[in-house]
Amino acid sequence: MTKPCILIGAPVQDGAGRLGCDMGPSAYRAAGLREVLLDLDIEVYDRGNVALAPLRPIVHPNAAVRLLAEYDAWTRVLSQVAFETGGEGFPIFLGGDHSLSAGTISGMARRAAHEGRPLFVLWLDAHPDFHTLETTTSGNLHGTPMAYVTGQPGFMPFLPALHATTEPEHVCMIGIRSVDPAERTALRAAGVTVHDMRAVDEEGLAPLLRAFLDRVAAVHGVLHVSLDVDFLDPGIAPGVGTTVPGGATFRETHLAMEMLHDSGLVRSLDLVELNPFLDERGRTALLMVDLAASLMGRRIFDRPTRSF
Ligand SMILES: NC(=[NH2+])NCCC[C@H](N)C(=O)O
Ligand SMILES: [Mn+2]
Ligand SMILES: [Mn+2]
Repeated sequence: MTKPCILIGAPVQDGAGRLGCDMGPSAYRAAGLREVLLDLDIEVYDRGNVALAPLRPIVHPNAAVRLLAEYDAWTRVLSQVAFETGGEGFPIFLGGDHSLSAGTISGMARRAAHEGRPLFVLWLDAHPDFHTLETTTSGNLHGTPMAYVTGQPGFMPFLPALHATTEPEHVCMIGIRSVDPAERTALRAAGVTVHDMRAVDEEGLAPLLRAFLDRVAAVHGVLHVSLDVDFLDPGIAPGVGTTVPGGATFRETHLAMEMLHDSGLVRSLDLVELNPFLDERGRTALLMVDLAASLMGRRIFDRPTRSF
């Protein structure tokens, strides 16, 4: 990995149902993210935290929707930051709740389009976050970013127009185990690849991921990875507001990160939904930092000597 790594704090908490994700970027810094990357001989630039753009008043007919003006403003600023930093190095977005991915993915899609390459997204999450502004019943907008970036209906004119839409066929979701009825219907209709936890149990995470990486490589695509803390089992990652039992294990997730590194296809990463207020002495933050290290090239042995 020769590209410099650019750390961007995205202290977004307006999309989540409870407060605390705004402390995520600080927790990753305290957990030593910069230092583990430097240990891997990666150049690291910490750009600090992104500030919220000015709000424009927005009203939506779905009365459940909360903090839409904030969502719009974060999406605008993060999309621009992703587009720019995606051209300079490997951005790691330190969340912040998952609504931030509306900005990071739309910005990376614009960056990829600029380079004439298709963007693919690997979505590691217990949830598909595929609600539209009309279908959300919780009104928590961290449940909507994937629908927005893939161009599902009803986001205009409430959110920024997309420079480039991410093809639903270029999205692979793994770890899914909490889906609302409207999301189920919309995911199927859109043609998103969804590997739920049953698929992970029956087929194994590595073969599912390998098949997706082969698809990305076959068309010379670039890959954005969005890692939600609740992808992991709550037993190892308690620092999140939306825990769902039966998540991915420590080894499964490290293996996925190692495979992603070896693929050479990944060019940007979201670390989302960490809520340090709910964490236990930083253990979730530390685990996420270790996973990021695996994705950026930390390994136990070089491959030819991994067993001897
Ligand atoms: N990024 C997340 N943690 N999303 C959880 C969303 C949960 C639920 N589907 C909702 O819309 O409220
Ligand atoms: Mn999520
Ligand atoms: Mn989730």
